[in-house]
Amino acid sequence: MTFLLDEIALATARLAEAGVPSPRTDAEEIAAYVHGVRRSELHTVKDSDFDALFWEGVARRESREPLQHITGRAYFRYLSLEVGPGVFVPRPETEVVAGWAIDRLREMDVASPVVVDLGTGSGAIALSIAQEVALATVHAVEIDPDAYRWAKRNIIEHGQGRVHLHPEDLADALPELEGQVDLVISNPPYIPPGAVPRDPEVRDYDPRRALYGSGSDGLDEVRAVERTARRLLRPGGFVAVEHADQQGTPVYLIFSEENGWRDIRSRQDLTRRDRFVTARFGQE
Ligand SMILES: C[S@@+](CC[C@H](N)C(=O)[O-])C[C@H]1O[C@@H](n2cnc3c(N)ncnc32)[C@H](O)[C@@H]1O
Repeated sequence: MTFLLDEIALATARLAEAGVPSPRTDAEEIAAYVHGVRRSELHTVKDSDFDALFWEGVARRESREPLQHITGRAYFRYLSLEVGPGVFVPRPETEVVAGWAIDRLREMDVASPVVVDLGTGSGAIALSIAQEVALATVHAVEIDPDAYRWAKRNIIEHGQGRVHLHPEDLADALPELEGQVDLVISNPPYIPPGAVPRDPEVRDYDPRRALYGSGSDGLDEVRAVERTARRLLRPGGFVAVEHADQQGTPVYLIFSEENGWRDIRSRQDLTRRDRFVTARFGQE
């Protein structure tokens, strides 16, 4: 055990040197992964049989490959999802957006709410809603074939038969559900084309289609989400759309009263930065 602790300390120093933001946590996560235990169970590991595998994982993390690609898992709310190359790694800030939607769905006087997740990626939002809102039916839309395959795997594992995946463009998705949906949620691509993310984990590993929005401000997909939500929601239905912290005002302005929106609100993440806009459509 002392041996493993020494290895973790050495790996932590190497990861810190490479600029990895949470070097100790990541070294422990890699050790836990190669030994097939949880991080909190590392003290039960008695030997270091998986040395080569451990150092291979550390080297990959040193080159700033995302931890989640190395372990093949990402945690989102109460879920452990399969992720890897070709799919966006779900983020903590999106957990707050999903949480807002889950709270609204639980308050709603609707026995079996119908929900749409536009640009589902790994399926993180759609699957959390299905897990946390009993009887909800969720339609998850994803245009990218690689992301679609990851979503499908996660939906088979966690979807409880209540998450339906559609290989469609969010701009014209689900015509069969027009006017029938209780809540539309989306974390679409929104980074403006010229703004290159600083973190190598994002810049070099997240799929471009998941990151970069269309149009000079990167907000064409948010505009498409607004139009699709207007088409799909029943009167009184809710929308929630995530955006970058600098985009609070422009995204707020995309949802106008002239187009039937009310209760339009800019909302913040746990660090109090503008992160998502919510609104209700029409009168119940
Ligand atoms: C930022 S990622 C979010 C993934 C997931 N919802 C999450 O929060 O982790 C955006 C997702 O939207 C998908 N996407 C981009 N443009 C799309 C479009 N026009 N129609 C459907 N999906 C789209 C991307 O492939 C990607 O999976």
